[in-house]
Formats: sequence, C-alpha cells, structure tokens
Amino acid sequence: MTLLSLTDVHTYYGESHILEGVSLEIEAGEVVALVGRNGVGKTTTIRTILQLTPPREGTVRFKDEEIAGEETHEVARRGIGWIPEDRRIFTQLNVEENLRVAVPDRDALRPALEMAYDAFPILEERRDQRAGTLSGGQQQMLSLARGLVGENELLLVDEPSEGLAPQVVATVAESLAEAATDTSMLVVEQNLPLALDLADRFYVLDNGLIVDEGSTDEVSADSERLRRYLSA
Ligand SMILES: Nc1ncnc2c1ncn2[C@@H]1O[C@H](COP(=O)(O)OP(=O)(O)OP(=O)(O)O)[C@@H](O)[C@H]1O
Repeated sequence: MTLLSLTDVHTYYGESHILEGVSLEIEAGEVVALVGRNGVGKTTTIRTILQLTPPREGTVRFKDEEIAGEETHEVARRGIGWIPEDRRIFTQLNVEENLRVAVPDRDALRPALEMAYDAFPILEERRDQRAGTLSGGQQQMLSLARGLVGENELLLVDEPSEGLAPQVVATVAESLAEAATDTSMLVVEQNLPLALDLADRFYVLDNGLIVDEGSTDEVSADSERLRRYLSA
C-alpha cells in the first residue's frame, strides 16, 4: 500500500519557487532517504508534507486521501510525526514532561516511557532535568524519543545526525533502525552511510527536482552516482 505520495508538487516561499514539481512515494513499511546538497529543498519537502508550507500546485496524498491544504494539526492527527532539524524540545520542561506531551493517551504513557528509556538510558537518568540544560546530543535523543513514542504511521526525520558526536550518531542510528521495524519513515540526512544503511530506497533532490532515485542496495556511500549531486 502506498502510504504517502507527492505528485508534481510546487512550493514557494513568497516569490521563491523552491519545489519545482516534486513527485515521490513511500510505501507502508518503507524507510526512504531524501538526500541532496544544502539548500535544495529537503526541509521544504518535509514542511510541504506537514502543510507548514502548503504547496501551491500538486497533490499530497496520505493513505489515498488528499491532505494538501489541511491544517498541520490535522495532518499530525492522521499519524504523521515530525522530528525537526532544530529539535524544538520544550526547554523549560523536564525530560519526562517533554515525553508526556507526545503521548496524550494516558494508558499508552507507561509503555511509551519504557520504550524511550530503553532506547536512550541517559534520558531515564536525567528524567527530572530541565531539557534546556541537556547537552546537544541529549537534546537530539529527547527530540527523537519524542517522535518515536508518538505512535505515528509515518515519521518525517530531518537531519537526525547533524551536529552530533560520532558516538551519539551511532546511538541515534540504532534507535532509528529499531523504530523503522514498525514505522515508515522519510529521512533527510547528509550522512550518506547512515542514510543508505537505514533506508530501503533513496531520492536525490537537486534544485527543487528529484533527479535520481533507486534502491539503496544499488548504490554505496562513495558511489559517483550519488556523490556528484552532494558535493558543493
Ligand atoms: N522561510 C523561508 N523563507 C524564504 N526562503 C526560505 C525559507 N526557508 C528556506 N528558504 C530557502 O529555500 C531553499 C530551500 O531550503 P531548505 O531548507 O528546504 O533546503 P534543504 O535542502 O533542507 O537544505 P539544508 O540542508 O541547508 O537545510 C533555500 O534556498 C533556503 O534559503
């Protein structure tokens, strides 16, 4: 079953034409990587799906229903979760309060917390600590944990490894791989080995257009096929 499909999507910021006819699909159960150099429109693609920046043309369908033009909270209620690049944790709340916000169903809270703390034991150690005082890596773990406990059918994950120490990147990659066993994902990621390892398929975005796509089995992280689109 096709979970998400974008067809000929055009998105603008004011007069700037950013997505110039993007089409892509995610099947249920799939992890799809969206790669491409800085500024080509990867985050804009995620914002377009969430209707934070609605497309001016084209269709965005989730489980065969048109969602273009919906309010973002309605899109979220359909089961589309977001792990944003800039983390957006509640800095004044403690770790556990941040997780609680993501799980409105009280019966689901206990197992959700167990799952989050199992994936990231450091968060359990710091459950009462104000999130704004965590290290960058710990904040990213909290942001990921919050996305993962949200019981979404599709997770949009923006640059999960950005700015993290290699050791933290490994933990993050592991928890994403674990989550991928029961959640479909669209992952924007500059770290090509991580992206290819995690994903079943990839799309390459360049200047607002999909210029290549395929199975991740077909390419390696150092393949010329991908590198030429990624170097500046
Ligand atoms: N709110 C905005 N208003 C105007 N232009 C924007 C806005 N946000 C992004 N842009 C521009 O849109 C283009 C695409 O940005 P986008 O963030 O989608 O790229 P990206 O591929 O995710 O790159 P990066 O890896 O740098 O985040 C860039 O030229 C950027 O400067």
